[in-house]
Amino acid sequence: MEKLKCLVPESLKRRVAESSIDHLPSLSSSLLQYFLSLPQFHQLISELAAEPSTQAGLCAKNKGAALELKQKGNQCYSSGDHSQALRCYSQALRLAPIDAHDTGKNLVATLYLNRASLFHKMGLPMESLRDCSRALEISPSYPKVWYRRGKVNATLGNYEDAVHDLTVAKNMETSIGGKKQIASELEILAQHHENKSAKPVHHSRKSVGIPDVPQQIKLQCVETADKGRGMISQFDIPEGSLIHTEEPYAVVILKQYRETHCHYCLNELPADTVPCVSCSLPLYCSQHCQIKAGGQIHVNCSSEINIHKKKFSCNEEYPEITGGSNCDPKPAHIPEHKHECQGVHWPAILPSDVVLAGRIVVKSMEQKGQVTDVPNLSEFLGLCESYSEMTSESKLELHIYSIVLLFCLQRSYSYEMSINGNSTSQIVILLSQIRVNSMAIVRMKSNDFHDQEDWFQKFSSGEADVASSLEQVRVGQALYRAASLFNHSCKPNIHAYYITRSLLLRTTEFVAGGCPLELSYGPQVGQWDCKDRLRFLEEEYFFRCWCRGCSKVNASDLVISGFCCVNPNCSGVVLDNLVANCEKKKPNIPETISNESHLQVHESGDIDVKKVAHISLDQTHSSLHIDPGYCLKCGSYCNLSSRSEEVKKAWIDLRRLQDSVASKDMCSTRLPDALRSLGLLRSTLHAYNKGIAEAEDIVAKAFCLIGDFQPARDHCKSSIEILEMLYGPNHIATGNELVKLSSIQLAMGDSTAANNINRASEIFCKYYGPHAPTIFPYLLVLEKERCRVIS
Ligand SMILES: C[S@@+](CC[C@H](N)C(=O)[O-])C[C@H]1O[C@@H](n2cnc3c(N)ncnc32)[C@H](O)[C@@H]1O
Repeated sequence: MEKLKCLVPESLKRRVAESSIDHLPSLSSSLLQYFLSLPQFHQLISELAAEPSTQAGLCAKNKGAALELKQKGNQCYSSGDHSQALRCYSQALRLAPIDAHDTGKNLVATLYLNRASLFHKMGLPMESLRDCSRALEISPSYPKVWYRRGKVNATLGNYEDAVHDLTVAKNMETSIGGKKQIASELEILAQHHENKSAKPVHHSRKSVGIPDVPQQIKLQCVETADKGRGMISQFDIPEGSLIHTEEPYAVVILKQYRETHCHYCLNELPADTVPCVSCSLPLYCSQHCQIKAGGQIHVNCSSEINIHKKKFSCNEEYPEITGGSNCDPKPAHIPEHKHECQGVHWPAILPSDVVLAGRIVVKSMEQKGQVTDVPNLSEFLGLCESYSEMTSESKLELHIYSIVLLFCLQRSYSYEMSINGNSTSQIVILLSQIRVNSMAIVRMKSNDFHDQEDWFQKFSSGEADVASSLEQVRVGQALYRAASLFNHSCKPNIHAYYITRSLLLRTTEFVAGGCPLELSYGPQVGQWDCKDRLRFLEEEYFFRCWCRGCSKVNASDLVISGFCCVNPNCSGVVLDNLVANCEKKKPNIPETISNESHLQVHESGDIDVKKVAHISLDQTHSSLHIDPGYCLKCGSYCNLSSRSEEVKKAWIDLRRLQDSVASKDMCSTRLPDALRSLGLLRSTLHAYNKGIAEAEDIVAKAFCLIGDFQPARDHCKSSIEILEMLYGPNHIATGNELVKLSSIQLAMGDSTAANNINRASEIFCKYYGPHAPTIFPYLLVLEKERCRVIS
């Protein structure tokens, strides 16, 4: 793509740089003409969109490679290298064409059988059972699979199923010896069953739905003076209420999670992954997800398509959003991987947002029942766009990707699709809409402890870490049409989370009727200082934020990266140049913009503003002297450049300690060095500087690792004190730290853990409602341990 960018002549680049949305059709047409004249462009397209029929693509099935992997898997199985055998079988399944045969048997069915036998041997009967059923769906008359499933069902205590499967296996078996052997196994099974009436184990995994107490919450889309459209509630909404749920219009998994998460529901993959039937790229957690995603030659979901023509308009009642219900009562299901399947390269190579755009284009065309013209997407989707605000570089990229994507879609989806200035400009607009409207789907970084009975013992002996169970990672990118209408606030009053692909929005405080409902697009007060938040929002979303966090001086923004006063008796804060300049700009906000008084219910931090900055909020900001290097409270001067140097040096030791904790390899000087550095931070930075909270957290983890829980608890408490000040006491960030603190307390047998567990549970409930234990199964581990320790 970089090559193509360099080839664009300067005159066209200039037109792109100066272009606005109105210039798009003619500009796109000129760029299209130019690229069509370039042999390099045609070369790129033929590489990206290999002919499906030739099966030449990077992601195509490959029988030879699958057979080799099967062979290797069998060898590893025989030599007892089970994990390598599992890798080989799973990879072979990914590559094996569905209709390929090996020694008279369907290759895919054989691979499922081999993997089922391996799972059985590894003590994973549920995985084995599922693989047997998959093999039987492909080859129902495969006696070895019936036999294996019978044995697995016997292991699981599913007596009747076991008898059924073994009987089928016996009837299918051709050799007399084989029949006899199965008959004797059936006899043993019957005797065993008489002696012990085993409890059957359920076949399916526990599925997680989205039940919640339905509430009649009416939301409205309104036009605002400064933020475009936005959502408000018509009536008062209590804290912790579910206000909106929605299925995505389209989703794409991020590249780094392709091997670890299901390409449809984005949950972590189980060991028995299910590949796409027609290409070797996607992996699914189940056949259900595989079928929903499409990519199967035989799948035809057109009858399920539910055309959704409603365009959102402002100031009308928002009929599709009611708490506890889905925004689209009959979500249209259009297989999203189907059109990009069968071995083509482009979905594996193009950036995620471009692949997402491809999915949106195809879905919108199918919904409109047309395969020749790209619909008017800005009208159809009704989303805001950001083209004119983008940098010249980003605009050029958008144009190139739009043209490339259209050619890829034409090759792999519809040869009749017309590609011209109009259609390419539609894709440019779509990509700019995706930029400011798509949402990141997150998952917990690790749920390792989930099934481990001895998890808490591992934590107590320093083998396991709580932090990884509280960290979230972005696994996917999705477009939710209705949720795109919620604006941002750095002090949000709603919170977004995901169950599989479904988005849920919940209030995190009481919201009075008529008030805006706003979530955080990333940065929040307490997380970043104001200048960093503003920069992020301007770069990513192209607006200057005037939310209640960015338009009013607040304690958090003053102290989060502040230094302490040189006067040891003064609790004031000293700001550096960048922070001071940003804070200075906060005063004199026009009433219409800063008027968010309804949102200022829990401004507990404001009391501390007086303490740390010695200002009265009644005063106008023009009387507040914010000068870099001078204490806001007593006016003492301090040399910030030498202090910054000391802080930088201190962080070298703390980062070393952090690395040692991560690698669980602590040399004897690490901790004393880091403790000295923490002392230096405490004497240099303001007491509520976020850096100190981070350092305290690192030190607490290090003490946990060496099993010294008392100092671990004290450092964890110090970290919480700072976070409570920065975010407020009932923020999810405080909840996360409370989980760590109560884990340490339980490891010490300290009964005060109970209060912290209760507090953490209340916070998690506010943010996640009844889904809290689903999203953080660690809460259940804590609860269990609490019952054991404090009984
Ligand atoms: C996901 S959309 C939100 C809905 C949008 N206001 C609309 O009319 O469609 C994101 C865009 O809304 C605007 N926006 C969101 N929050 C804002 C805020 N706090 N202040 C100003 N503009 C905001 C920005 O233009 C941003 O790029």
